Amino acid sequence: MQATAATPGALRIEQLVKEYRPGAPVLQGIDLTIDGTGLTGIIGPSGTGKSTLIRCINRLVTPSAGRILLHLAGEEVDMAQLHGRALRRARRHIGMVFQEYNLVERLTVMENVLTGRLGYLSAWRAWRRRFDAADIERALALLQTVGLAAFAGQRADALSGGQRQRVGIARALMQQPSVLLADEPTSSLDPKTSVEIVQLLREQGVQRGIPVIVNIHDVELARRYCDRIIGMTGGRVVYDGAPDGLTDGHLQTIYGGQGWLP
Ligand SMILES: Nc1ncnc2c1ncn2[C@@H]1O[C@H](COP(=O)(O)OP(=O)(O)OP(=O)(O)O)[C@@H](O)[C@H]1O
Repeated sequence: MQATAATPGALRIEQLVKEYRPGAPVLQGIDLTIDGTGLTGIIGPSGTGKSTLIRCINRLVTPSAGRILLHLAGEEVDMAQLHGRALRRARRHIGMVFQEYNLVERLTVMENVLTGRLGYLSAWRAWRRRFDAADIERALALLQTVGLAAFAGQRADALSGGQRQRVGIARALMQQPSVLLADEPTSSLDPKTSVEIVQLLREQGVQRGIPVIVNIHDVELARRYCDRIIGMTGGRVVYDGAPDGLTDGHLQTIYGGQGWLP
């Protein structure tokens, strides 16, 4: 992974804590630096705080304590401290891909991709959904990139899960993000489609020179395609390193037990 201090999307998390209920922290003081263009996979058992961590980064969840320092559009911001307009402005630069796609089902594929630009429009233009020609051209190019150019005019509800996730990725890329987050993007997909989606996320990160951070349940998929793996358990990071350094011993620490290991 390349590492320069001012890479777009370079992320430094310091002592991040999240409590949904007072006295019961889900994230217990996470320290993490993610830089460069590689694919970082976060693995760990259900309920260990992987989604909470991803959602703190783009502030879908408000942290209880700590700092989330992100290089966005030439400046460093602490996502944990932003509010109102500054938060909305920072969020434009953070692309997010969801497990259940979060598409607007009755809109076309093209319209769904264009919604990735809404954060850049004035309230009036956003309300009227008035996109300019450059946005439309960019959306078409992105549909080509994700292999869905022929589906531009179809309604989202006519697509398969894999196609929906490609639309979700094109929508996130439409933001021209400095960092791309994906919260279990393959959990609802078959194994072949899952590989294609993870490869697409990785390629796009490399081409755009931005970090891609993905929560993933499939350890083998993470091992094959991620450049770095972060293993979490009980709201803490217990492994942080290369995929080929992840041993059965680490997996026992992360998931507990060993009967499930092949
Ligand atoms: N909005 C919320 N309010 C209260 N508790 C929550 C909320 N969101 C998550 N939690 C709790 O926080 C803990 C961590 O959840 P989180 O979804 O971050 O884990 P996860 O590792 O992503 O799990 P999974 O892999 O099953 O998605 C869980 O105990 C969950 O019940």
